[in-house]
Amino acid sequence: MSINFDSWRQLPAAQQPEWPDRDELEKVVAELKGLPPLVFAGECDKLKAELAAVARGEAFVLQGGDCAETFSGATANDVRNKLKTLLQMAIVLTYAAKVPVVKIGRMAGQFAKPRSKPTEARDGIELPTYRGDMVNGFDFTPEARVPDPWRLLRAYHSSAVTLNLARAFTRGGYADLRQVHAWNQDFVIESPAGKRYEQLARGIDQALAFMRACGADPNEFHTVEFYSSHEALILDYDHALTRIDSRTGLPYDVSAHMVWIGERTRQLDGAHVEFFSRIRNPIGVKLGPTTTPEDALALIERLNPDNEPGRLTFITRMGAGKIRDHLPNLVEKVTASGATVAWVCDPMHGNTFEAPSGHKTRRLDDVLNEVAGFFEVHGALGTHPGGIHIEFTGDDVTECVGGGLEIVEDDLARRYETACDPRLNRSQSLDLAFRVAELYRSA
Ligand SMILES: O=C[C@H](O)[C@H](O)COP(=O)(O)O
Ligand SMILES: C=C(OP(=O)(O)O)C(=O)O
Repeated sequence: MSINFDSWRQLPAAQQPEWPDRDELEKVVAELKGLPPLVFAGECDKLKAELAAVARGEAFVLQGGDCAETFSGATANDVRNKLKTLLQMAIVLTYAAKVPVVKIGRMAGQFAKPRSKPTEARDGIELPTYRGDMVNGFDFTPEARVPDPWRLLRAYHSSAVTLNLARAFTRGGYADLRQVHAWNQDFVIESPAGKRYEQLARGIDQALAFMRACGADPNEFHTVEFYSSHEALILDYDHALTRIDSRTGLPYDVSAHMVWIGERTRQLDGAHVEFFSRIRNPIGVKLGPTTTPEDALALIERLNPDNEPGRLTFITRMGAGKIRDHLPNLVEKVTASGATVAWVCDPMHGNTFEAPSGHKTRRLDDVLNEVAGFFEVHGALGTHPGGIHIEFTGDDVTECVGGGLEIVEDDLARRYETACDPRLNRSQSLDLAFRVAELYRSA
């Protein structure tokens, strides 16, 4: 394998910022290249081995977090609340579906967004769209919307802060199984899903007491493995954070354990696919409803020609109304080719619509319906429904409608805080986890 990972520069790269000053960009890139890795290549390999287990049907992926992380969100409270959601969902799946869960945050790097349109108009004023804190500012002013390369550096430091907190929370006792009740405090405890969770947590208490009585070491359950991931959209950033692994001599993008290619940047002759073909991390590719089996097979050929287990995850995002029609052919043809991939369902991105108030939103019912379709398709084909990829937050936001707390379109304005797409709140995330556990049990 060649260690050249600059080849993407010769190819068209979609969704890149128009940096106003290339010299400033070069300065930032030089600084990023000198900074320490955020993750180690060995950790990426460990995740790859876990994703290989997912592809074999022995584990389930839970990947989630903000649609767009913000620099101001890199606080202990925000990170703890998101981890709490991830841990609660994971425990529901582990306990109720009896499946090992690979926990991957859309966290510590998810600072860049591909957009449908280059500009946004409000009250007759047209400005460049917000492309994530890594690129420009959210405020609707001409100054904020100018891409600023120094934001790449802030993205690195915010990722470091977030990852440091996540590692401390997951290794330092907060993720201990004996804390299952503590994760269920605040607004969520009164929701139907929170009450159902409390019941499940009591079952876990009893199981732990039983194991202690049998002489098992309770410290076995003191920590959890947590991995980071983001869409590697801004190639100047992910390339600057690619390093040669001293063990193997191969390039790894050390800005996250796993990186994925988005639906808008998966062109076979594009720069993203080329860059991803050079790095050795476990990688994902989003596949929308227009993906043909030929596209999927060509992506496999480019991104995992040696059929390395755990290397490639296909994250399908078809939409609730399309998944039952579009997914079967893809899964069938990929399976027939002998390729090893993990199949993960993103039930968010195909189900966005605009409410009369102008808020972008999603119905929890559509999300649940797409996940049910995902399980049905894999059930019918005898393949493994390997996981879910979702946008959520740990807070009591009102961005998606439905769920046990019965959020309706009129509620959206109350706490609509996302920087881009609508996220499930913790109670809706738990609703989803219970439904997925049921689907998994009966699969
Ligand atoms: O999160 C995904 C995309 O960035 C987002 O759906 C694009 O949204 P837009 O259609 O408002 O640009
Ligand atoms: C942009 C995203 O999704 P997609 O590429 O599937 O549209 C995303 O997951 O943030």
